[in-house]
Amino acid sequence: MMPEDGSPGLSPQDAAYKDLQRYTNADGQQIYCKYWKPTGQPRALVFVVHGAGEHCCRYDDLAQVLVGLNIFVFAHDHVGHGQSEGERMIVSDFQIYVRDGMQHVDLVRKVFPDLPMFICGHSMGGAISILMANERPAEFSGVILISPLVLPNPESATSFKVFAAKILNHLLPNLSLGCIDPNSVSRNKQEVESYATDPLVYHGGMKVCFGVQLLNATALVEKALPHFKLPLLLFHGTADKLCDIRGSQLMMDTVPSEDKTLKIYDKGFHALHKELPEVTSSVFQEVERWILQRLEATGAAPSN
Ligand SMILES: O=C1CC[C@@H](CCC(=O)N2CCC(COc3ccc(F)cc3Cl)CC2)N1
Repeated sequence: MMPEDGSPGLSPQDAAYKDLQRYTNADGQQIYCKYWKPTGQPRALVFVVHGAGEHCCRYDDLAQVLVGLNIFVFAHDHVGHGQSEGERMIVSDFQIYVRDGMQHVDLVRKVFPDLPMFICGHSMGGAISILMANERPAEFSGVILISPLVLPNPESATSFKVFAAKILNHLLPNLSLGCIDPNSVSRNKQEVESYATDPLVYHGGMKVCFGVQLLNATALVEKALPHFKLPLLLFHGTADKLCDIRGSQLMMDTVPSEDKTLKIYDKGFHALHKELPEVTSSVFQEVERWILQRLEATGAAPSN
């Protein structure tokens, strides 16, 4: 039954959207937003782009580090994820994630027209970030990628499986390709536990139709790399079983950016921002240092 007053309805967790921070995307779906605001006048903006099956509230720790630098941090849950509308971990076209990302960037730009903006993406969110940066390079001062999805993982996407997925997509699009193993997300057992028990995380299997969209994404990303010129900070773990480290190495070798850095974490798993304390503190330190250096370079007002 459509709500009488056309109110934007309830979130997947039955919260009233009128009480949540949100925007309505081009398909009329409610997109849950999150903002981390510094007390003073912000000196820069960071857009955080989450990965497949997870949600933006998992980025509180990273956001707090950035707020400490007087940076305004913003994020949202992609359609089909977390507190946003849409069938769980399904998207009709990967470009929808990029379109919705640009809509949020434009909304925040209206409030802070002159601040340098960085984008920080993890995993599938890294692919979205690369495609956003390629669509509107002038919008961003730099891109930070934590274990980005650039190349499909060689086990989950052998050429036979890719071929099979494309055929299956027309026959059994909702067939499950299997779940993300929580133990492959991190070596940090608390983080594995919090991921595995997080009600806002999608724990179901990855559908064939979603896998095909991810394959589309990696193809678009590879085409985008030769045109990527923005300052780049890449992180990848050598023990990452979810996104192939060779994707980050390919990006590092291919992008024409003059300012590009790849930090490799030996034995690091996938979510380096939620890894063992020494890894995650190093990642946060590097992010902080890298952004501050580039803010000084652009002459952005020093933090008071
Ligand atoms: O903290 C966290 C919790 C979750 C995780 C992020 C997860 C994420 O975004 N991934 C990892 C899995 C990866 C699978 O890839 C494919 C699968 C089938 C296929 F047919 C083609 C591809 Cl490419 C896509 C990207 N990080």
